[in-house]
Amino acid sequence: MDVMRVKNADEGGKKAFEILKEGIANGANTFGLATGSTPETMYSYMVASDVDFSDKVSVNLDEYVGLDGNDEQSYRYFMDQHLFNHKPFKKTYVPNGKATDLDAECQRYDGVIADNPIDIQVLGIGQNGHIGFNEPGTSFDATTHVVELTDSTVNANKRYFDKIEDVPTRALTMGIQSIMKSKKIILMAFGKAKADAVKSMLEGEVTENLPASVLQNHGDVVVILDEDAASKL
Ligand SMILES: N[C@@H]1[C@@H](O)[C@H](O)[C@@H](COP(=O)(O)O)O[C@@H]1O
Repeated sequence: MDVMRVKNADEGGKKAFEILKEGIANGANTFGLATGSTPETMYSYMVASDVDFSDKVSVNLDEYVGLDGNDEQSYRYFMDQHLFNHKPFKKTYVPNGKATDLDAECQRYDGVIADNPIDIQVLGIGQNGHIGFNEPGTSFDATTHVVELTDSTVNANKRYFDKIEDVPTRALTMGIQSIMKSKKIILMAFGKAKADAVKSMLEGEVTENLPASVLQNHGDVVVILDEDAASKL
């Protein structure tokens, strides 16, 4: 994995955006996108740029079960607010958290991914090493599935909600197998809370107990770290 150290999240977002631009110049058309605070600076650079995404496609990683796309805590809403309302794409896909048949929704989303092979996948990382919402213990062969979120993840994400009881405990997520099929992957991590997960991802064994460690098996990964996230390497 190619590790890039930056001063802060702003510089990291700028670097990630430059890699996206280079990808577009080389024909990248479909982008796997992530939510969370980590990619926010990259989205700001995308929005502020003159790059036209109106012929591009995005396929998001995950969505909370039970939240409608108009719900301010949903990942669809996050993406609309941070990116799509400002930079229209040809087509944007996010799993449907309100689907009545969740198994059917997982299958539908696998079809979306198969029809739209991802050129560049953007990832953050959870404090427990999760990618998307693939929690520790998830099979590396997993495709889109429903997950029960761990206490660690619910706790980390509660800052977006009024109270912890409001944080959904289930989510739909793209599986690790699909993430690994992306041609190129950019993973960003900022802040001290990510330092342990980053160390295990880069220096630990490849194990389903630390989902991001699977990226050691991918041939084209750029990891962008600020000083705090890189502090334990
Ligand atoms: N499903 C998302 C992940 O895609 C994200 O990487 C993680 C870290 O979030 P943050 O970037 O806010 O630290 O949070 C959530 O669990």
